[in-house]
Amino acid sequence: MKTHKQLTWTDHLIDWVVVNGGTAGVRVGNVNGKGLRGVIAKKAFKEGDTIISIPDRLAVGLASHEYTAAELTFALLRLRSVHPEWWDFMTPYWDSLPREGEVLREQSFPEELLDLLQDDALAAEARKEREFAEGLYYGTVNRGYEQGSLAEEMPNLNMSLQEFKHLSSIIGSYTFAFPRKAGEKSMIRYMLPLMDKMNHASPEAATAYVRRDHTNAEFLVVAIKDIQMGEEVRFTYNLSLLRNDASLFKYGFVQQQDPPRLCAVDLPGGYLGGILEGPPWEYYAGGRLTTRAEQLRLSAILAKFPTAAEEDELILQRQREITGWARTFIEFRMLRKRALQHAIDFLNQTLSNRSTE
Ligand SMILES: C[S@@+](CC[C@H](N)C(=O)[O-])C[C@H]1O[C@@H](n2cnc3c(N)ncnc32)[C@H](O)[C@@H]1O
Repeated sequence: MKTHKQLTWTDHLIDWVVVNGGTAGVRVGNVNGKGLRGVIAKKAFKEGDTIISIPDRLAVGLASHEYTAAELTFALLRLRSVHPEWWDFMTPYWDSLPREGEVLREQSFPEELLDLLQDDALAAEARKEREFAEGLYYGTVNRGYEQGSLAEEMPNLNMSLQEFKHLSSIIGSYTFAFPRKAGEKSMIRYMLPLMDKMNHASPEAATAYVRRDHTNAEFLVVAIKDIQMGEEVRFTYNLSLLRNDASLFKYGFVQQQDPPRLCAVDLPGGYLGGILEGPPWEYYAGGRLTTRAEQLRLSAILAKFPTAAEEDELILQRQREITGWARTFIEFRMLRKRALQHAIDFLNQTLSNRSTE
């Protein structure tokens, strides 16, 4: 029954995109055995072909890319409050967005999930986002300019804190950054119907990229390799997602990786925003971080966890009733520990090779 219902709204969304001047050589459906939904090619595409086009008039421009998801949510709600007829026109898109409980990112992580991280500092990061979103909703955040609570600013919306946080989670994980005008440096976040149903893939596995065509006033999904009919269309959201803490906090998923990658928080001076430079290549012989001190630093992080990766694996195997988000959080800490162990072993090897040279 569920599949049937999903097909109905996805068909409706695609019809609406096409009627309004877009193109969609895709359908939306399940892409793995675990119920993940994504975008699937309805025909074969050659490298360079346009797979989806979304005209500017269907795009929802929010505000600066620098803003938090909660601030962008305020911007969307202001549009809704001021342009009710536009909001109605966009109904097929709003109907395509995930329901409560289907999306999770840092500002809505509940405490029982944060406990599963086994890391107070990381949990505190998520709480900061959550408290900011709550402060914005209640009008208690000092933002350098006057803004009341959501209820004061937009009394006609009558939105609960839970609904606000849910919408904010969607905006945090279903939006794209593009310049407003050709050649402009500053980036705006956009909600893009249909395009936002595409999943993330590492650069090696991605089949498409997204771009904005200012001349034709549209947003495009373009094939970067030949794509078979029935194949999933995926692009690289951003490179910080090579690290599992970024993918968990920003998008609520983790990736099995080989070799496992150190989380951003475990890099020297690392931060959750994620950076591409640094380990593992600086751990190679002669690298700036091929030091005993670095190996000790990583070992100290690993030693602080109350369970080892192997124990986490056993917990998941034995307690099959651990499902959904809790499973993802335990998988995350397991992958994080594996990545730490891998880096420690790698450093050990590099350092012992060096001492025998
Ligand atoms: C922009 S949406 C993509 C469409 C989404 N799968 C849907 O059905 O609505 C981003 C969300 O999709 C999921 N997602 C994206 N890429 C993923 C991946 N490689 N593995 C697992 N989940 C992924 C995450 O839940 C993420 O927050």
